[in-house]
Amino acid sequence: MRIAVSSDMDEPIARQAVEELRRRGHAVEVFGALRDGDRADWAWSAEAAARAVASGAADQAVVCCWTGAGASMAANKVPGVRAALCGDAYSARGARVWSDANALALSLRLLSGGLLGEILDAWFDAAADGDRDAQDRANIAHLGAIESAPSAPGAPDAPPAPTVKSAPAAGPSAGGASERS
Ligand SMILES: O=C(CO)[C@H](O)[C@H](O)COP(=O)(O)O
Repeated sequence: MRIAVSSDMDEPIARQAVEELRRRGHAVEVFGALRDGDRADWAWSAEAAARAVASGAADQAVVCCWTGAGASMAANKVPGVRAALCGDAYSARGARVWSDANALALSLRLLSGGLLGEILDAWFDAAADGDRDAQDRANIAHLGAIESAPSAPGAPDAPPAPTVKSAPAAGPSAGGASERS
């Protein structure tokens, strides 16, 4: 896969993310503090990586900043990009399966090498449409509707009677089967 990776800080863990992705066979293009001459700030660096996804130059992005919050916000401003800030493997898998995320936002502050590996395993091992149900698909489609009609909340694609889902069962099981009913 072609992965655009950005960071606003040239931190060892950000470099480790790049190396880990390459080790897994991905073609990585770096942005921000990871590339000479790029503007490093989180809004700019994450935007650059997200635009690579939106343009088709990259399949997915990994956007990093100290908290991961700013990078995820910037990436999500780019139409067509669905960035998810994930601090654990369970969230990473859910973001891919249930929300069809195409950008992984990471907190440089929270990441260790071990956690990074777990999150990347879950992200890339998750079947793209795993146990995604009709309501998930409606939600994902609605993200596109929000982008194209931001002033018309809920219309016209909202399902008529959304079902209230129960909360997922507690527990980690990042790479395992769905815990959601
Ligand atoms: O986590 C972040 C944004 O969500 C940034 O990495 C953090 O705020 C540091 O950025 P700056 O050096 O520009 O203040």
